[in-house]
Amino acid sequence: MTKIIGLTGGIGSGKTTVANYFKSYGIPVYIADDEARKIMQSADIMEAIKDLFGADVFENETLNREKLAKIVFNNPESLEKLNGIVHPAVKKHFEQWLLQNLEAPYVIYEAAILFESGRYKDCDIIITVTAPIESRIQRVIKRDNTTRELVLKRINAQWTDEKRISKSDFVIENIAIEPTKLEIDRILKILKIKQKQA
Ligand SMILES: CC(C)(COP(=O)(O)OP(=O)(O)OC[C@H]1O[C@@H](n2cnc3c(N)ncnc32)[C@H](O)[C@@H]1O)[C@@H](O)C(=O)NCCC(=O)NCCS
Ligand SMILES: Nc1ncnc2c1ncn2[C@@H]1O[C@H](COP(=O)(O)OP(=O)(O)OP(=O)(O)O)[C@@H](O)[C@H]1O
Repeated sequence: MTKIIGLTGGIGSGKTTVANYFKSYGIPVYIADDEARKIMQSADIMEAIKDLFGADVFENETLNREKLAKIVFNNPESLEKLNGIVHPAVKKHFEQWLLQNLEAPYVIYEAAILFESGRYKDCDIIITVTAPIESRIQRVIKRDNTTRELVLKRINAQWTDEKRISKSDFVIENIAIEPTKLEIDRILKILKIKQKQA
């Protein structure tokens, strides 16, 4: 039976970088952020967002994610409501995706809010990626051309590393990329993943 590896970590810790390295071993990877972005373009989700947050968060029928982010990351209740719309749809989509990957011994489900959303309960193994907060902030500012304040707002909406680590099977400290790859190789060995999966 296919085992689900939950891969999590705070914003900017390097989850996607780590996920891509696992993928290079042929392990199927589901990136929840990316899939959620696509799912949020469906008519029913857009309608539900419009009902909750008003037409102002749309421009020419396209969701203005920056505007919505400003609302939800400044108001935990609004974030909870948005999560309530998006998370069940992502869960359903992942379950469909999983059905198409049942031949793989392992798949990876990558999500920043694996614990917060409760999805960790579906995982057989949990890996948390960590990095010092300041590195994470600087990485995201550089990657997204955003501000320190906005990154901190997202960090504040997420669990702390301590909490994540306490519920994880493995922790990857992603400071420099080469030691990170060695750590992933070590985990692959423990999980007995030596060869490319089908
Ligand atoms: C508020 C939104 C529109 C902002 O979009 P934006 O393109 O700026 O960010 P993106 O979705 O790419 O997320 C970037 C990072 O923000 C953080 N983040 C995103 N959603 C959440 C959340 N619900 N709680 C805490 N942190 C979050 C994560 O670290 C994530 O990796 C978007 O994040 C959203 O719809 N979030 C709620 C749904 C969700 O949880 N999606 C994530 C995976 S299911
Ligand atoms: N060890 C590292 N050293 C320097 N830069 C890194 C390292 N790991 C990742 N990065 C860079 O930091 C940025 C954030 O990494 P990545 O996108 O993998 O993080 P993430 O945890 O998936 O973030 P998010 O939660 O926002 O999705 C990227 O631009 C990535 O190239």
